[in-house]
Amino acid sequence: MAAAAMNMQTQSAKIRKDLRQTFRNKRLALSTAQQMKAGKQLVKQFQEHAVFQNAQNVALYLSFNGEINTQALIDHLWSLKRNVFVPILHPFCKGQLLFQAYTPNTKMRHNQLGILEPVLDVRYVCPLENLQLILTPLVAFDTSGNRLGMGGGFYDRTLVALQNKKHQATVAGLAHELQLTSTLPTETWDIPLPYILTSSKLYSFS
Ligand SMILES: Nc1nc2c(c(=O)[nH]1)N(C=O)[C@@H](CNc1ccc(C(=O)N[C@@H](CCC(=O)O)C(=O)O)cc1)CN2
Ligand SMILES: Nc1ncnc2c1ncn2[C@@H]1O[C@H](COP(=O)(O)OP(=O)(O)OP(=O)(O)O)[C@@H](O)[C@H]1O
Repeated sequence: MAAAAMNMQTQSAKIRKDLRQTFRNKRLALSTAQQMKAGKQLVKQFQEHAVFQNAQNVALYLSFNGEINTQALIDHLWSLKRNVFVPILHPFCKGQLLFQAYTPNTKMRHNQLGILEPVLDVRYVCPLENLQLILTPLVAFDTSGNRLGMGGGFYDRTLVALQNKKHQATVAGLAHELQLTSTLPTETWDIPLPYILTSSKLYSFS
């Protein structure tokens, strides 16, 4: 690669790294009470929008590091007898996620990134094409639906794989309102999100 192009790339990586730190700190500054409230309001918002209704198989995630609390939403989906799936780091395909069923009885463990995940049991892994709704975590989002994640590229890879499937799932990011910024720097592999749901509104990008 030419030196100038290399320099551009390292600069962009540094900007993304700094933005990650800034927005991770912002969401970590929320109190437990604020997190609980945001999690409950997220359920209200979820119930208000037609795009989220009727999905039987829903991919969600278990919140950490100040991410908007998803437990109330998971409880809500369980009460409706919907199936909830959460990500597992693929045991040998580095950077890939598997989505496995999550119930109150699922045996859990901490993965190498310190996040709780179900103990792998292939019987309960859901193929991407069987998911009707995928709700993704994010660190920051902008007014065009661009998403900045934790930096592993896990969801970017999932979203690419999804584009190649016949059955199109609805994909939406979940976030606190304070994770919104006007413009994020993007990379060639980034896939913008069509929807982002916060505790106060649904952002629709088309
Ligand atoms: N709740 C949740 N689950 C998720 C994600 C997420 O963003 N949120 N992911 C979305 O992709 C995947 C995990 N991605 C992650 C990427 C980096 C780090 C992280 O903490 N990195 C540390 C260094 C960790 C280490 O190497 O020990 C750091 O940045 O300080 C965590 C998760 C799958 N599961
Ligand atoms: N579709 C893809 N195929 C292969 N590598 C990818 C793909 N998408 C992203 N990557 C790689 O993953 C790394 C991290 O990407 P990026 O910084 O965009 O992660 P992120 O979106 O913040 O994280 P995440 O999606 O896990 O929340 C980059 O080095 C990139 O090259």
